[in-house]
Amino acid sequence: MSSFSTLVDNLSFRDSDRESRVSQLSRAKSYASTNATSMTSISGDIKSQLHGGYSHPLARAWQADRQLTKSMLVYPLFITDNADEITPIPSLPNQSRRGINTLVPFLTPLIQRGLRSIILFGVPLAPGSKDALGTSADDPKGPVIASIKLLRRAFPDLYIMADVCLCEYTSHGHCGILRDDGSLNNAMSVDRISDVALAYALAGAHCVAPSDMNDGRVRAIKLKLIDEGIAHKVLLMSYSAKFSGALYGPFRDAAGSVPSFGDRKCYQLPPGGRGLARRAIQRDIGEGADAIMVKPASAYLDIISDAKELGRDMPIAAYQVSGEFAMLHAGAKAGVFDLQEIVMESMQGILRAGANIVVTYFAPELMGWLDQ
Ligand SMILES: NCc1[nH]cc(CCC(=O)O)c1CC(=O)O
Ligand SMILES: [Zn+2]
Ligand SMILES: [Zn+2]
Repeated sequence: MSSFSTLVDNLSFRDSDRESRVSQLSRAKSYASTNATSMTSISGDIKSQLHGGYSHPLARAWQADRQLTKSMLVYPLFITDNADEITPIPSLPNQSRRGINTLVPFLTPLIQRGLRSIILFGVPLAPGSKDALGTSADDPKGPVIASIKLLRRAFPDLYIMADVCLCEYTSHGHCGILRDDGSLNNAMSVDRISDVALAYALAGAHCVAPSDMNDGRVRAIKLKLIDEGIAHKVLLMSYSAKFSGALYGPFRDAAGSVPSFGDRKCYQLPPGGRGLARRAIQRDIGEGADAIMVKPASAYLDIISDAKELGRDMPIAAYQVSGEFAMLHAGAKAGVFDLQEIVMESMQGILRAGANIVVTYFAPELMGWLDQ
């Protein structure tokens, strides 16, 4: 390392730099002679010397505005309607779909190691559990509502988020109720989505997070929470800037939510749509969101930083999605990089962009790494 920095220092003495360097040196010398009588000489350019500021590991840690902490992490869980099931998800290394009976033993050691929050996704598998209206989404005996109730009792300090969408429950796999032409019926979808959100909140979810992208659902959910008298104890987190793209494949595998026709491009945002994302974020703030989510994370750091700017007075969440998780695992497995190093680097990027909350399948590993 020292031979490398010597090389860099030497390279900076090229002809083009020499003139300004000489004048800086003479300024530095005259500064030294007039202001610091005990100093006999100063060699080198004062302002060019950065390495001393981060030569020690602790000093390197101080360079970050904020450090990743366990309380920033939210761990996604896929809950099936098959109570004893644990089925590994092939495209999501180390992640499984689990039945309600497996949750407490699974979560107990994670919570002991510092896990503070989870987000629940329901995965109904029973034949006949999906229909055009996503009726099973708020089934009181369904996996999400039953899990919320169980986990509130089993882990009083665990913060429970519920993802709110219909795609896991509709026969067509889209995130709302459809018209005959296959497009979303926004009004019906918003009415249904807000009912589902209310049901999760009444079951005890601390946070409801609509990921469906129907227009106006934040306002509709907020109004129903207010009407029910529980708006003061439920956080409404909007997936405001959720982009359509190639990074959700493993999730759709896990949740069985691949659309049976078409795609989600008419409701999820186009990847180039920074302005559209800003409008969606501002709209959702205006509709009463308490927190804003950006998803995916790594390819959308500019959007996270826009969200922090537009929503500077509220928490900003970033969802490191299934495709990002699978990609980092695949790269590490192929020997491209070390898993811990690349995950910590991606977390630094997400924090630098402005996120306060990170939803990530790496939460269990991160708690171990943060303890080191
Ligand atoms: N409402 C659907 C939903 N809820 C969460 C995710 C993605 C999460 C991930 O990829 O990890 C998706 C994506 C989608 O299928 O559009
Ligand atoms: Zn959906
Ligand atoms: Zn969803």
